[in-house]
Amino acid sequence: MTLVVDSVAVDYGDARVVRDVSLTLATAPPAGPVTAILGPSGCGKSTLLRAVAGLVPLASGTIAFDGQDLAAVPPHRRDFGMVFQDAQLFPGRSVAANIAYGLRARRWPREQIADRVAQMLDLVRLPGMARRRVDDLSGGQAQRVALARALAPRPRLLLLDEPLAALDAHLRGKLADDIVGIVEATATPTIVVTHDHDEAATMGDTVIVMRDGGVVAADLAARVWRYPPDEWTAHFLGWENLLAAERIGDVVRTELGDLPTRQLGIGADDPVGAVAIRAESLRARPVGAGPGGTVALPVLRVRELPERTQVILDGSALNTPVAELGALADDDTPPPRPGDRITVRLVGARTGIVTGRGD
Ligand SMILES: Nc1ncnc2c1ncn2[C@@H]1O[C@H](COP(=O)(O)OP(=O)(O)OP(=O)(O)O)[C@@H](O)[C@H]1O
Repeated sequence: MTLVVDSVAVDYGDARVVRDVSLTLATAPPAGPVTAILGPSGCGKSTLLRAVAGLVPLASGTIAFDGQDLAAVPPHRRDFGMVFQDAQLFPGRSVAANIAYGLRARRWPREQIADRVAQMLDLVRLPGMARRRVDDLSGGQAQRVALARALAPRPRLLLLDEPLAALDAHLRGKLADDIVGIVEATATPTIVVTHDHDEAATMGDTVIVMRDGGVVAADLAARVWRYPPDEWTAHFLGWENLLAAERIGDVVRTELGDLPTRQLGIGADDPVGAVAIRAESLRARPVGAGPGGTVALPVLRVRELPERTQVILDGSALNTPVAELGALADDDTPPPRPGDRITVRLVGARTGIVTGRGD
């Protein structure tokens, strides 16, 4: 499948909430079936999804599916399935009646509907639930029924709008994994909207990052994570530390140490604006307590996490775009306290490369 979004804008009244978005989504390898649209609340990602579904009009631009312009195709003729944040099942009806809805509308024969409903219930791991009233379901079960309802008519494209947002944290990871398994098993091209970068990482083969109505990054997930285009995107993707960086021969030099370009996976001509580093990759030690980094920084706060001690350091002495730096304390040194001076050194290879300086 190929979905081409070309120069699309969407307005709500006077407000432009999607601005000049152009994207080509294809599910042929190396891309997988799932595209995650990721962005902070209010950036327009749900509106873009609704535009693809035909639920909001375009102010300008076109959307085409497998070469067909969708402008004149009403939502119910697009053959797209949709799942919303709050399942939106038909109340007072059974699970089976909900799943059968799209099949009845398409006038499937009764026996085929019964078979398909049973198949869908197995797929979403709710076997034997056909006769339950949907009003009695848990949030997670309701989302599974909504997914079964959307998939039953074999849609050409599945659109999921924050499908996990209303669920308890412990259910989210499991359902995210199950959704991926289900769309892969049914080979259904899928677009999922989320504000959570962990969810986007779990589900998306391709990731699109949106900000203020526009697209700031669109690539295979591993590339978006490793090479955020600017500092805003790096922070939004969870890279808490950004260090100014300079390429010198075959190393990238930061104030906390050198990183071989080989380790960073960048080519000779790739731009390097900053290095993005998680707290796990910075180890903090009191000054004088064994091998440390070259720069001593004051401790602002200490967080006792279940497995490690995290320190927040004042980074203002560094040429870093962020004022604070997160690092993990070495376990074999005395626990740091606010006000201590501490040195940090780079460990581990999981760094990101910010390809531009952005804002
Ligand atoms: N029906 C509507 N009428 C007017 N404004 C709307 C409507 N729906 C959304 N908006 C506004 O449009 C902007 C984009 O909303 P949208 O729901 O697309 O964002 P989002 O990125 O999906 O965020 P969220 O996750 O909070 O829904 C927001 O400022 C929102 O308040």
